[in-house]
Amino acid sequence: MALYIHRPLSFLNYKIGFLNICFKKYSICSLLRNPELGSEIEIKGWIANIRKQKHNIFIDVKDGSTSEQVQVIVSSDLNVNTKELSAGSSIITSGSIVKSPKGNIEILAKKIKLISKCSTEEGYPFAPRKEYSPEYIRQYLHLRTKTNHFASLLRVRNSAVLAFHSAFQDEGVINVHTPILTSNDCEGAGETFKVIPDNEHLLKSMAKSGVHVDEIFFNKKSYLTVSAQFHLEALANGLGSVYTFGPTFRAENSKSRFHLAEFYMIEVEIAFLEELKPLLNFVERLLKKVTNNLLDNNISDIVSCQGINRTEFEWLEKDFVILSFDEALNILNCNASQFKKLANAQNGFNKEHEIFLVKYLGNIPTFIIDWPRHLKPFYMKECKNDSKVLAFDLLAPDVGEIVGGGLREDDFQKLEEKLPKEGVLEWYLDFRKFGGISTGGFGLGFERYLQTILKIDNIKDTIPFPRWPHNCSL
Ligand SMILES: NC(=O)C[C@H](N)C(=O)O
Repeated sequence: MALYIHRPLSFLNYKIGFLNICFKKYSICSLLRNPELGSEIEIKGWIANIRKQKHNIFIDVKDGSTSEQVQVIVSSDLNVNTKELSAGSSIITSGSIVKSPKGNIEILAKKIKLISKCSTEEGYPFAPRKEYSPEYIRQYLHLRTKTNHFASLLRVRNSAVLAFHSAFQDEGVINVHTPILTSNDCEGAGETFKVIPDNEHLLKSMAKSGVHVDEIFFNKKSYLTVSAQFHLEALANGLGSVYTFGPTFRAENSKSRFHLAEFYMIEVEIAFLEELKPLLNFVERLLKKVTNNLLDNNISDIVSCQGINRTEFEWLEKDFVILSFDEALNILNCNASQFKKLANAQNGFNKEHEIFLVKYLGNIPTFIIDWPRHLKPFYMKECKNDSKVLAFDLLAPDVGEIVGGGLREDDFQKLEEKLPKEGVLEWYLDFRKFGGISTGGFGLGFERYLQTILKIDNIKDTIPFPRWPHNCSL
């Protein structure tokens, strides 16, 4: 079955690794990739390290464009006020491009200008060349890009965004924007953040109508989105396969290393989909393509970020495992002594079970399919012969669930019966009346994907400004 039409978009057909990090005219990244020996260059950046010797000063400069630094040699004849120059200070330096006896590209300075001093007296938290724990660095969210580790992470994150977009365009899936303000709790888990205007004047004038404050602005309760799925389904019924990539909010009272209150989710709805297998194939293809792209184009940042290299990615060469819920439960029960809490068909699996299963199966990403109906939301399509639904979770090594999805119920009668009475969703039935098609889709947690491939212990270290319970001050 030909599921996807190839719709090439020329503007996305670039070489991702090159374009995304070499955007500055005079960046260290472009200098090191294409050094024109003897020519003049100006670099703006920060001092990573400085060594003052009798005749020369050696300054390692970084500028955010790459994990690499460039050494600037300042001879004593230049008469630079060295007192002002310290690690962390921002500078503009110009000079000529030279090659050291060891073959490194360096700059022989003609001019050094201090932009702004990094004041250690004011309590700058990072000393040069010192390693800090993620917990320590996380205390200074606003200064985290000063550390090589976190700057590398954000460059990989940037490339991963582009790689996902590029992979979807290759598959002919169309990018759409879905609303952040919604009136539905798609997952039905009661983890929504309610939205009301914080404008006393407006509230007072609207209150005259006697409407409850929760419904005063939109005439019904409104929330920050927990999933764009319903909107994607609507759009797929006319546009074909679609995806969105945006902020998603869940008021889960968890401070665990796997949860964020605000995260980015890639959500996809594939049109004219009758079976689960092509959807699983799509997810596997997508993850392998994006990860290979990152390994090809961002390996130095991947290594600098977490010290891992290609050997950690053996799973790229293997087929993902597919296991039914019952088979997975059986494995867990046979290994019951390993767990604090036993798995059961009533409550499903917890994080400990998920991580165990992937390890048990050789650290290969594992699809769990055919879930008991009561463990999944109302919109999942029922299997023909039993009490299961055609839903799946994808479990990743050391992280557990990173993708969740399934086929959507397209039997009008069944859907009408199952539709939650709270937050009426008549429009969700509507497009099934007018030439409705069968679709299936999924949500992929972008930060959990980064956590998996970069082996990051705590998800809070995959996003610039993480939000979790009691933490939204910066
Ligand atoms: N976890 C999710 O957001 C799942 C998603 N709504 C889906 O089944 O496509």
